[in-house]
Amino acid sequence: MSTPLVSLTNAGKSYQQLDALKSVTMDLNSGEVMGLFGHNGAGKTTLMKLILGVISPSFGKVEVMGRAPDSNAAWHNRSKIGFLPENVSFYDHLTGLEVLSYFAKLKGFASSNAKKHAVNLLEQVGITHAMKRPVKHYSKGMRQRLGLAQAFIGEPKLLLLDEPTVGLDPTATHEFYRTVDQLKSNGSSVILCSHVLPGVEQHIDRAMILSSGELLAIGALTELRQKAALPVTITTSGLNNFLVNNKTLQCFLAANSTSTLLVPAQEKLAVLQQLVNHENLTDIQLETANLEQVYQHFLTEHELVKQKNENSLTEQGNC
Ligand SMILES: Nc1ncnc2c1ncn2[C@@H]1O[C@H](COP(=O)(O)OP(=O)(O)OP(=O)(O)O)[C@@H](O)[C@H]1O
Repeated sequence: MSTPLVSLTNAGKSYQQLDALKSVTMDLNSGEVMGLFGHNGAGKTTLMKLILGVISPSFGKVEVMGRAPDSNAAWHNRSKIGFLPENVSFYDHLTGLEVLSYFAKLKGFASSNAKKHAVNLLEQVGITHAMKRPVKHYSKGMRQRLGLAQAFIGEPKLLLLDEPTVGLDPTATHEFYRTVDQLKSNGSSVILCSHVLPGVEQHIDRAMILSSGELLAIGALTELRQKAALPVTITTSGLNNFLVNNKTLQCFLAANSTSTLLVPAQEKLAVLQQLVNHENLTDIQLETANLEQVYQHFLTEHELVKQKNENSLTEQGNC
């Protein structure tokens, strides 16, 4: 098996009393896209900064392309990494083209190639028309597009994107995901962190869910769905009161519904067979849990366990 591009082994980061990231073990392979999800303050940016080598782990090990990212030895790897920070900011008096050409030069492009590459990237993110305007006159979405273009410089082997779709309109968001798919098919690896879950799932290979610095779950969406054991939603039309009156099916009925069933995944086929054989069925729809539901499941489960532990500590204290 090939060595992962990124690997964290029991890696964590503490700021005085605060454990921003608690003993995370994960890896990322070449050509893999990982979605990184968690509420505000969950530790997503901290994880990205550890991978970038901007901060060092308080404990555990971080390796990127075979090297500790905060070491001098990792210097040459940095030109192979693209990063979009959560809040992009640029030299406001420079034009978009100047900004991008400058960053391309910093990444090792010769002056002549830097400008050409910058022009192509500006076209890719749809701001060719504004490339000669100072960045201070850019709208929020245009700045974000410029930030993405900056992250894409040199077709990086590893791309870290913190909230890439913030401020983007639907067309730009669509274009962004197309670029991610393209980079992936060219062998780049991507970690993308987003609070906007709809639309992400078809572009990621695996997801990791963080809460209060803890890694709650990591895996392909199908694996996470299985682990979460969330029911499949089956919506029927034309059956009138059949579901209400059927002894087996009535216990799967969704609250206040006579036509929608919430069925455990392992019973899905048996239920479907029963439904499609019914002569009055005019339509049927099947929905598996989406990323948002899976995410909510792991967060709620974590909160419940935390609360239970806190309660049992209080009870012990009372004794
Ligand atoms: N330099 C720092 N000094 C002290 N605490 C910090 C520092 N950087 C981050 N933290 C804390 O670490 C925790 C994790 O922060 P982080 O920025 O990684 O969260 P995040 O998941 O990216 O959140 P958001 O979605 O809001 O961007 C937070 O409680 C934050 O206040």
